[in-house]
Amino acid sequence: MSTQEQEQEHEVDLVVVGLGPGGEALATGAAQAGLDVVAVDKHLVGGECPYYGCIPSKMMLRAADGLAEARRAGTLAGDVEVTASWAPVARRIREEATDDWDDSVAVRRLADAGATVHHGTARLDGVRRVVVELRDGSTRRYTARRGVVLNPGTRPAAPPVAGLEGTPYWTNRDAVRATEAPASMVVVGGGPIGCELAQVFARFGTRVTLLQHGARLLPHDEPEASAVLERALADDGVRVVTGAEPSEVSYADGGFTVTLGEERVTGDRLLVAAGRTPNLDGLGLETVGLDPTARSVEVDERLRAAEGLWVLGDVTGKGAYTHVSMYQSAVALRDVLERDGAPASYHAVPHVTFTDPEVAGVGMTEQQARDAGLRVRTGSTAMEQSSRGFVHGPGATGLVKVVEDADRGVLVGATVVGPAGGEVLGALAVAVHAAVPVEVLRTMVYAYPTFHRAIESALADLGI
Ligand SMILES: Cc1cc2nc3c(=O)[nH]c(=O)nc-3n(C[C@H](O)[C@H](O)[C@H](O)COP(=O)(O)OP(=O)(O)OC[C@H]3O[C@@H](n4cnc5c(N)ncnc54)[C@H](O)[C@@H]3O)c2cc1C
Ligand SMILES: NC(=O)c1ccc[n+]([C@@H]2O[C@H](COP(=O)([O-])OP(=O)(O)OC[C@H]3O[C@@H](n4cnc5c(N)ncnc54)[C@H](O)[C@@H]3O)[C@@H](O)[C@H]2O)c1
Repeated sequence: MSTQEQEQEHEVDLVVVGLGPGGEALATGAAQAGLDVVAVDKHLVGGECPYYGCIPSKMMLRAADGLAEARRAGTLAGDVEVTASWAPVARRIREEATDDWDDSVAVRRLADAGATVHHGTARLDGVRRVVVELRDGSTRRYTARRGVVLNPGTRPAAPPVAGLEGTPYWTNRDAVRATEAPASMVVVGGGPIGCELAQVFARFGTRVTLLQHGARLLPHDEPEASAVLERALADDGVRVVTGAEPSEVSYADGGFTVTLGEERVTGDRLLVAAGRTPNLDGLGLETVGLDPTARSVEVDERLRAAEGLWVLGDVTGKGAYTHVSMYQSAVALRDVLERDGAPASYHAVPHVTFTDPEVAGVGMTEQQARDAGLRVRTGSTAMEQSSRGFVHGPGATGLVKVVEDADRGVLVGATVVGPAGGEVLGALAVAVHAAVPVEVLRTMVYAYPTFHRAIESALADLGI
């Protein structure tokens, strides 16, 4: 070890590596509780969600929904002329959401809470030990008396398609920085990112082809939900190709060509949204006895992964969502501070894909419940058949589906597809989380004519 590194050796209470939503919140809470905290991020404090993920993509969707609603107003309320412009979207993302991808405000907030904040790349160097390579090229070594928290997140995965590497393809990180909507785009991947962004650009006039590997979009949701979304995207002009096996990508004269069997699909832009790679490489996991090549780190119900080590967020494999990262952060913070509290439980994790219609789910799908060996009953209803769906008219497509553990008489899962589907899901998330008996749910009064009243019809469809 050089003399300079020796001089930079420090003892603190806690080191937080990776400041995604969970890491940032935990570092803030621990510092406010009086611990001596060092918080390190190699890029932007706050992580993927505020700068490249949830927030900019939801701003894009809000704008795209505005266009769609204006076009629907033409059917409902007379003639409306809509001229789409990307400029306000780009401005809002740059100025309001990301501060031009500058995290100074977040750094100051964390420092004001009492933490020492570093921009640098950190790795474990044994139990309770961390090495940080700072941006100025210097190195600091920390020993953490309480321990270390890892919240390193994921990066866009590059699927093994010949020719892809080396082309200027987009990931979500480029799409949210777009300064205009391209004339045409090929999207690889029909998960939440691919579906949300395909709809956004299509509504801004981009000719979009969406290529999805498997049999359906959003394969982790109910098949009925995938079918509704596929129709909705088609109505927006998206060409959805399922069962797609892109074999080659080439880029020439400002355009991409994707080979799909005998067919060549072209686009001015290629957006790759084909899953994520966990940032577990180069983290020194092997120095504490963990496997750096694993897809996720196994954690217990207090987010402990090894002696003096807590791990949070997408890399725990409990749901790659900001709300999971934040939820885990609160559980782990209590453990770090040696306070009592409920252990982590994942039986009622909700998720929402913010397409129009929104696709929202909580708990198990029907198939997952059957695979778990439960005696399953399901009930469903079409949103269009509800009074509110009828009144709403254009854009009211969707469904509510409930999955019951018939032996216990409680819901173990539910799906809502429809306008504000994520909001309607709230009631069902309570039901699954608290295991409210179906008989009790049936005695509730559901306001007329709301979208959530469709829950009553889905419960009725379960049978007696
Ligand atoms: C386009 C898109 C849309 C999304 N929309 C939603 C949504 O609507 N709702 C939702 O709930 N979720 C959404 N997500 C997912 C959400 O962004 C993530 O689940 C969320 O950011 C939580 O991730 P995380 O806590 O694991 O860490 P991340 O947010 O990934 O942050 C990890 C941080 O660790 C840092 N880091 C990594 N390695 C090191 C290291 N060695 N040293 C120092 N720092 C390091 C990184 O720089 C990064 O800042 C979306 C994601 C994308 C890409
Ligand atoms: N609204 C939200 O909550 C939201 C929005 C966006 C992302 N996210 C989170 O981010 C995670 C990552 O999103 P994502 O959409 O990139 O990943 P994903 O893994 O959920 O979906 C990627 C899809 O791409 C397909 N695919 C993979 N390789 C392919 C190929 N070569 N050709 C065609 N299709 C291919 C897969 O079949 C898969 O369905 C999500 O799982 C989710 O947890 C959440």
